[in-house]
Amino acid sequence: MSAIEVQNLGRTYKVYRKREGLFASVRGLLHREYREVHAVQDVSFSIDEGEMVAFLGPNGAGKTTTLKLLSGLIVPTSGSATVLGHVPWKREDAYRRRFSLVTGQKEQLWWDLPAQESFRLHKEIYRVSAADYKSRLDELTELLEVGELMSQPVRELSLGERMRMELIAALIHRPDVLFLDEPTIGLDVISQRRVQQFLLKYQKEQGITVILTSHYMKDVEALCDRAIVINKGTKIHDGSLDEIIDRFSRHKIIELHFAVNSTPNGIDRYGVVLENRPPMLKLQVEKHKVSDVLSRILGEYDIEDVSVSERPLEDVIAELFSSDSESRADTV
Ligand SMILES: Nc1ncnc2c1ncn2[C@@H]1O[C@H](COP(=O)(O)OP(=O)(O)OP(=O)(O)O)[C@@H](O)[C@H]1O
Repeated sequence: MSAIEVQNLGRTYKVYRKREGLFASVRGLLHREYREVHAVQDVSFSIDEGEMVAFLGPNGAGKTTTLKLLSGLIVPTSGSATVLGHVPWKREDAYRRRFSLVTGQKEQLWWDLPAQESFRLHKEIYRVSAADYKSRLDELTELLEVGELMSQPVRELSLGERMRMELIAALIHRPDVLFLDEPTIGLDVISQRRVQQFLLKYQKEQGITVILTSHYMKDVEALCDRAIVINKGTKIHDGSLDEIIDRFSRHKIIELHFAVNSTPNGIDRYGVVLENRPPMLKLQVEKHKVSDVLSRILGEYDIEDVSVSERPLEDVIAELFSSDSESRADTV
C-alpha cells in the first residue's frame, strides 16, 4: 500500500530582484520587481509503506523544498500530494502525529537545556503516555548509545551526539513516516556510520516509511535500494541504485593483472589510468568501447587476470551533477 503519493507537485518562489545603485533602489521601493524560482516542477512519485527511498540531486535541486511540502511547512503552487491519506499543508493534528522531519542543519532541541528536557516537551506536545514515553526513550537511548549524555546541555554535545539526540526527539512519538534531510551532514565517518546503522535497524524493526536526502552516497548505499533523482526541480530518474549506474555512467572500469611484475607504458591510449600498482592497473574506459579495448589489450599484452566492473555510485552521481553534465541531465 502506498504511504506517499505525489502528483505533478510544483512550488515556485518569488524572489525580490534588487537592482544596484541609489536610483534603482529608490525605484525598487515604488515598483518591486520579482523573479520566479521554480524550486519543484511537475514532480510525481509514489512510495510504499515501509520503503526507505533516497532523494538525490545537486545543490538547489529542490529536495528540501519537496520535504517541506510533504511536511506541510509550505504550500505548493501546483499539483497534489497525500501522506498516509493526509494532505500535508492542511496541517491536521492527526497528520502531525504521524510524521517527523529531521534536518541536519536545523535543530529542534533547546540549546541551553539537556536534551531530555526537549524530549519531555515533545512528549507533552504529542501527548505520549508516560509508559510509552519511558519505553521508547529507553529503547532509543540504548540503540543510539546516548545514555550518559542525557543530562548534559545540548550546546556541550558534539555534532554527532546532537544528531543522535535529534533523532530521539523526532522518534519519541513513533511516527509512521520520517523525512530525513541530510542527517549526517558534517559528521565524521564513525558518527555517520552510527547514524546509518541506527536508521537501518530502526526502520527494519518499526517498518516506517523514510525519505532520505543526502549528499553522501555511503548513506544512500547503506540505507536505500531505490532513489528518486531530481535536478533543477524536475524528476530525472526513479529506480534502483544499480539502474542509476547503468543509466548514467558513461564508463566502466577494467582491472588488469599483467603476467610480468610491471605495467606497460602507453596503455593510457585505451582509457584513463585510475590506479597503477604493478602488476595491477585500473583503467577507466568508455562503456561502448569496453569489448573492443579488452580484445586489443588481451591481444597485445600477456595478461594473467582481468575483470570489468561498474564505477562506484559516488563517482557516477558526481559526474551526473557536475556542471558540465547538467544539460545532459536535463534531457535524459
Ligand atoms: N524560501 C525561498 N525563497 C526563495 N527561493 C528559495 C527558497 N527556498 C529555496 N529556494 C530556491 O529553490 C531552489 C531549490 O532549493 P532547495 O533548498 O529545495 O534545494 P536542495 O535540493 O534541498 O538543495 P541543497 O542540496 O543545497 O540543500 C533553489 O534554487 C533555492 O535557491
